[in-house]
Parts: sequence; C-alpha cells; structure tokens
Amino acid sequence: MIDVRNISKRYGSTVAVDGLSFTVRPGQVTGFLGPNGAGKSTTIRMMLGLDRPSAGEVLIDGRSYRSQVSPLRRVGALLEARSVHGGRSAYHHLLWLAQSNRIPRARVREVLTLVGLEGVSKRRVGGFSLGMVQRLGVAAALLGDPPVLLFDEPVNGLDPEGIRWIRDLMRGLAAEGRTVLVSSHLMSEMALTADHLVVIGRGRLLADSGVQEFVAEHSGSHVRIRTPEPERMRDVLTAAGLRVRTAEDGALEAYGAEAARIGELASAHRLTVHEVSAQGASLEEAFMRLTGDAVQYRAEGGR
Ligand SMILES: Nc1ncnc2c1ncn2[C@@H]1O[C@H](COP(=O)(O)OP(=O)(O)OP(=O)(O)O)[C@@H](O)[C@H]1O
Repeated sequence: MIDVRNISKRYGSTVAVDGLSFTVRPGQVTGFLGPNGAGKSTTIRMMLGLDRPSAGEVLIDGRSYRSQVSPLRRVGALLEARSVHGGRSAYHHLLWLAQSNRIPRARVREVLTLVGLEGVSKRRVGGFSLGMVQRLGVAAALLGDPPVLLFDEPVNGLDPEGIRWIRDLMRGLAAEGRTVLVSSHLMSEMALTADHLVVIGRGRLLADSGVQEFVAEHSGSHVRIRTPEPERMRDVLTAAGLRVRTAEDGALEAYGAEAARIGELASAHRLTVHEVSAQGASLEEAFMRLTGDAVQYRAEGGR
C-alpha cells in the first residue's frame, strides 16, 4: 500500500505538486492520471525517494522508500525515458542490478522469461527496439519480486501488441495481490487498464474514485430534446427529478434518464417533440472537462 500524505514539491517558483494526499491499495490497478505537467512524474519520483518533498511524506507499506531495507524487494519501478547502458547485454544489465541488491542470479533468468526477452538476453541493449527496452525495464522492476510496482507512462511509444502486453501484465500483477500504480495522460488507456483512478491537475487532487464511479459521475451522457414547447418540457422533466439545461442552439439536455423514459414523459404530457436522442460522452471528454482548468492555466502560465 502507498500512502501519499499531503505532499508538495516546489521547483523555484513552480509548484509541481500542491498538497496531494491519496492511498494506493493492493490487489487492483490504480491509474494515476493527469494532463502533461500535472505533477505525476514528480509524485512518483517522491515515492521513490528520488526527489524530496518540500512538505509531506510518502509511506510505502508504512515506511519511506529511503528507509526500506531492501528497496528493490519492496518497490519496483519503470520510469519514463530510463537510461540503460547501451553496451551491456540485457542479461548483464539485470545481473548487475541483481548483484548490487543481493538478489539471486537465478532470478535474472526468471524475469527475462517473464518479459519474453530470454531469446535476446545476450544482445547489446543499444540495439533494442523501444518495446524491448520497455520489457527490459519491466524485468528490472520485477527483479526483486516486489509487492509494490510503479509504472510511469509505460505505454508511451509502444505498438498495440506492446500496449496489450503491458496492460495484461499490470492486471496480472494486481490479481496476485500487489499494489500497482500506473501513470498516464490518456483516459482511454486507463479506462481499459485501471480499477481505480487518481486524477490530478496542477499538482492537486481532482478525483479519487473507482473507474465505474468516475464514468457514472463524469461521463456527462444525456438526452438531447428539441421541442416547440421547451418551457413546458423543462417543467415536466424537472418535476420528474431530472436535471435539465438549455444548449446553445436552444435544445434541452436532460441528465439522469434514458431517452425512452423521456419519450414516455413527453407522450404522457402530450408534448410535441422533434428530437429525443441519447448523447454519449466519451471518458476522454470527461477527463478533458475535469482537467480543463488545469490545462488552460498551464497554457497561460507557460512552463
Ligand atoms: N527538476 C525540475 N525543475 C523544475 N521544474 C520541474 C522539474 N521537474 C518537474 N518540473 C515542473 O513541475 C511540473 C510537473 O511536472 P511533472 O513532470 O511531474 O508532470 P507530469 O504530470 O509527469 O507531466 P508529463 O506527463 O509531461 O511528464 C511541471 O510544470 C514541470 O515543468
């Protein structure tokens, strides 16, 4: 379990993370979502003790990363743009990591097989494709068989097969009871991978909920109604407990009921309708709406 307690991080006048608190629980994939520059990487770096919070603390299974006795056995991480010595073979890269963390040599073969690199383990990493480098990064994260795993934008630059592989892997790790946190700026990807979402913008918490709840609360799906009697229609819908707003073109938008129910209400009150249509909203739109202010601020404030 990861316990983020009121952490903040300033870089000069930039507030990268601003009083952030949330908990990442075991047995599920938690998506850590936010637009570019929201503070995801900074938060993950603070979880790993690579950056020190200006305030607050992060506890992993009750202790800070720095005070873990065998960190690689407690927490595995795949960071963005990781640098691997290009002249080394995959095997020697992992062996070096294993030996410096007192992890048995046999585990190197195990993780190479786990990520499907056993056939190329003697090749120089410098000649690896992005997908292979990513698999090697995952192998390193799994080396210490840790109960907690952090993945920072793991699907960036991967082809569809690689994306599916990472997704299945993360779900498998969570199913084994591990704590899995994965950052992304793509809502659509998280909807397929995560069970739980932590959404941040401008370094602040915007949402912390199950994926299903998030969809129900933020998807904004509604029914669009065009009628020559909008006032009366609005009264009928409101009386039936629905939330109604008027769109820019004068049509009504009703939230909280299916199109069929609205058709029935109109018919029961002898209201003429010219259109009753269900309007789905994608999760991506929900995410954009939620983080819109944060992004706008960034565009104005610049980096
Ligand atoms: N070392 C640093 N020095 C100065 N500013 C930094 C540093 N690291 C991050 N920042 C700033 O902190 C803010 C948050 O950056 P961070 O990389 O954590 O965001 P992110 O959500 O991971 O975004 P991205 O998806 O673009 O990586 C940004 O405004 C960034 O410019």
